[in-house]
Amino acid sequence: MHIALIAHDKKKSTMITFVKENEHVLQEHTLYATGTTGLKIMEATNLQVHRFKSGPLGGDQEIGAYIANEKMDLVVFFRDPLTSQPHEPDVNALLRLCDVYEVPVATNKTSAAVFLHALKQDKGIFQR
Ligand SMILES: O=C(CO)COP(=O)(O)O
Repeated sequence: MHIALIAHDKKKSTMITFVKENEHVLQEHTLYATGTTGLKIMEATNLQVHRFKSGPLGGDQEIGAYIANEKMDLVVFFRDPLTSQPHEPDVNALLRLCDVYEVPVATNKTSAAVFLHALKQDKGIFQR
């Protein structure tokens, strides 16, 4: 499965905690991330992550292109709901494409935990 991991700055520590808690599940999949999120994940774990550009520099759009080309099976995107982002249109476009292509997207740690629990039961559950 191809899984995208993205976190806004104030949610990066939440992402690291989440990834560490679920490293054993995530290591069985192909991981992608926006630039800084991916770097921080690789520094904190033994996971290999394909890094796109940083979100504000086009990383969200790169992940959106993977979704549009049906190359992404699951998106974990810990958005910061309390801070406005200069690249808000890119964030909205990515989430919109998840709905267009019916890609499961978790925007907080609790929903992401539910998805990974399902993945643990069935490795291919979200594959199309
Ligand atoms: O801004 C982001 C997503 O919209 C995340 O980008 P970074 O992982 O590069 O910080």
